[in-house]
Amino acid sequence: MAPTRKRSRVEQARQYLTGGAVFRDDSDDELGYDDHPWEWVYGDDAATQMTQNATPRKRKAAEAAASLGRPIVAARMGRFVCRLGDTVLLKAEGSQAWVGIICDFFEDIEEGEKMAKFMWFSSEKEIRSKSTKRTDFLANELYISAAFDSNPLTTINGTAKVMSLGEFQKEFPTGQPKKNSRDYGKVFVCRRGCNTRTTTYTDEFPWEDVYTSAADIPALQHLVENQTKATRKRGPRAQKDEGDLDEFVVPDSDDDGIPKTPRKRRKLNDATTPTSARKDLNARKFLTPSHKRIVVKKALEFTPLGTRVLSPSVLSSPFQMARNQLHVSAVPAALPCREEEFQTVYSHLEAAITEGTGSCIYISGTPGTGKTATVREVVAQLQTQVLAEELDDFIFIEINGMKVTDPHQSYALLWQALRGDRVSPSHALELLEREFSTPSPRRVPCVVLMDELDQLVTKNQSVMYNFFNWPGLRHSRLIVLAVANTMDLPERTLSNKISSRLGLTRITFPGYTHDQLMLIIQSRLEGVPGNIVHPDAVQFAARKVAAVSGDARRALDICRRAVEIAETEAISREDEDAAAQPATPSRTGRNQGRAAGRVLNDTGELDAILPKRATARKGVVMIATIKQAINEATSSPLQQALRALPLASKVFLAGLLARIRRTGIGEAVLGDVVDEVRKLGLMSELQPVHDYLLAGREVEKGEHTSAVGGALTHLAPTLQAITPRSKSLSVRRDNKAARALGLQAAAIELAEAGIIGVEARHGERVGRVRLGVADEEVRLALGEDAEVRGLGLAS
Ligand SMILES: Nc1ncnc2c1ncn2[C@@H]1O[C@H](COP(=O)(O)OP(=O)(O)OP(=O)(O)O)[C@@H](O)[C@H]1O
Repeated sequence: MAPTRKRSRVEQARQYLTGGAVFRDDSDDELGYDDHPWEWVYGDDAATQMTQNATPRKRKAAEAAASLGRPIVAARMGRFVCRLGDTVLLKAEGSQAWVGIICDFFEDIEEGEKMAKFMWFSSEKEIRSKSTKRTDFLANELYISAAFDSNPLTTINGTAKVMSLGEFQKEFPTGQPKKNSRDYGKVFVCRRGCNTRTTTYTDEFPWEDVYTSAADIPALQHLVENQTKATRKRGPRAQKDEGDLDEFVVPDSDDDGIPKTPRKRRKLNDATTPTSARKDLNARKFLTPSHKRIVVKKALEFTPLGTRVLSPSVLSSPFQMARNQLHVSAVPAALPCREEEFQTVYSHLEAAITEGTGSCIYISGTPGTGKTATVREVVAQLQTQVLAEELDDFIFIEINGMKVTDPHQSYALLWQALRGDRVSPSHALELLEREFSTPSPRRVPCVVLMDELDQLVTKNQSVMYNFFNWPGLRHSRLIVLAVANTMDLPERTLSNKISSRLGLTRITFPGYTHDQLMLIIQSRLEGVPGNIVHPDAVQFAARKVAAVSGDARRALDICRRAVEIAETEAISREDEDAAAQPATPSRTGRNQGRAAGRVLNDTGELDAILPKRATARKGVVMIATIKQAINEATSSPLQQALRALPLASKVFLAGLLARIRRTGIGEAVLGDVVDEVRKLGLMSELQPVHDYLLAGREVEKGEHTSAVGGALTHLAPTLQAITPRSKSLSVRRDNKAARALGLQAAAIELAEAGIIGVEARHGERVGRVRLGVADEEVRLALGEDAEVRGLGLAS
């Protein structure tokens, strides 16, 4: 939306600086109050065309002749003319304005808009670094920057006067133009250039010495660039410092006996979350998968004295360490097997931030394939680069579809991240629309991670559309990382036409193979003393998971549970030993060891609990331990309940999962689930399913079988509660079919058990169903169930 040019009379001449832009209400009638179209003024005919008295016809003819290969030297709107090299005010959101020098005029063919390229001035407000910015700024001082940007001519709001402090004082001895003068609110002092991102300034200069006309622009740019520090250029000092840095390298050691897949030496990154990345900068060394070094200065260190302080990790038991490191909420030091994906996301984001452009990356992949972990890691590393002053600052916000109660809340969250204000979702939407469609040349880029996107889509597609669309708007500088489980969610929900117009960059995360899962588990176990997880056990767990889903979360969960089992065994074995030898002096030591974790001998190896009898191997995770952990996972109360479901409920779940997989949306209309069940039934070769569906069809035709009919009569009142109020034909038909197949009864039973949620929203005609448990749980329980095998429940 181009800014409107009409201003109310209430906006009376005021000027001050705010939020980086000059805040001014101008009473000025320089552009007039009528919206004339902008016209080009060409080279040689400029004089003719600018003649105020020339008739529109004459002007048009002159323009047509001039347009044949002649350069545009000025633009006119009604009586207002601005030329190349002029300093102008640009209207931004609200009453703000930016000041820039016109460097070029051109036509944006795609948008059909007349445009100008500007070299920007920055105000003091725009300089974010509080610690290094100058404090001697004047109320109307601007700094010339080497930043350029293009905007439509419609955003030009008048001329600005820029001068040196000396000239300003000469011309306005009272310190500002008179309130009723034409210059009021339009005169600025410029005595330095500045790079607002690095907060570095040029030496002081008299403005008139460095700039008089368009011909001076290249030299002025050169001056600013030369005398200020560019963000991405590393000075000799930074390179020197790099030599002093420590490197943390994960040794490829084999001392724990676990054979490891050979891999490159990799520097450890101890970044945890993006926030902690900001705090914990000391002695860090980062290396991106492309082997780009990210350098942060090392903190001063004191020479250690004679006392040796044990870190808590040394004191805690190996089991404890293994459990912690295998926990899915632990942030791993590295993400093996995701180097390529990391690199793609990293370079995309880095380029978008540096160039100040918007961008949208659509990341899809089945659960547990490291999508979220990879994106967070990329952002953490980019934030470290910002702190090292090697990358422009950016705002980061995470919006999780599972965590917002209403998708529209995403608007409010985004606005809050951008501006810090809490507003209602509808107000936020308005503000965002305006923000992204009006110029604000140096807006800090904003990176949004939209996780669990599938959940944001279910209720209102406009949310997803907006978040995909905004990055493409000229002024948004919005970088959206949309993460979902389904590959073609945009096409399914937004139509092919819209989604292809959006030009999303797509990255797909494939499920992990068993080799990759092994590597992931091993990397999580790095640094855990004692061989408490046998290599065969790691391989077995990896194979089991890879055969079903390639889900790292699942592999880690199984291994963690196995470590817990082994730990319990180790403790009970200790107790047995202790009971067998009540008088041995070492007993106290062992008990103490148990209290403090485990006993470590002088060399730091696990002493008390490592199996001494090769046969028992208690206290070590073996294949049998993994089997036990898997069994436990599959014999949880939920798993048992799922397996004990009646056939109708199992078939219903198969239909629901099929529907969810087909649409990529986490919920489905009851009638659609019925359709899926029918399709599955047709394809199924299982006799029970055939019989079941046959019985249902007979009921549909009116030939009530006693079992289904009886159940329906019994459940009628409950059915009323969850079925739509509408009497529309199709809905009635769907419900009839659902009832006939016994699926509504199944739905009620499942809803009562909390396995699904059923909802008939106010004002909506159809009942909606969604899974109340993880779909993985359903697949795990029913994937190999003889009654419904082949109905697509296996992963
Ligand atoms: N390559 C890897 N190396 C180490 N840990 C990994 C790797 N990939 C995934 N993980 C771990 O697996 C767990 C799940 O990963 P993550 O949340 O990134 O998956 P996701 O693809 O976003 O899943 P979902 O779609 O369910 O959100 C996390 O604990 C993560 O640290």
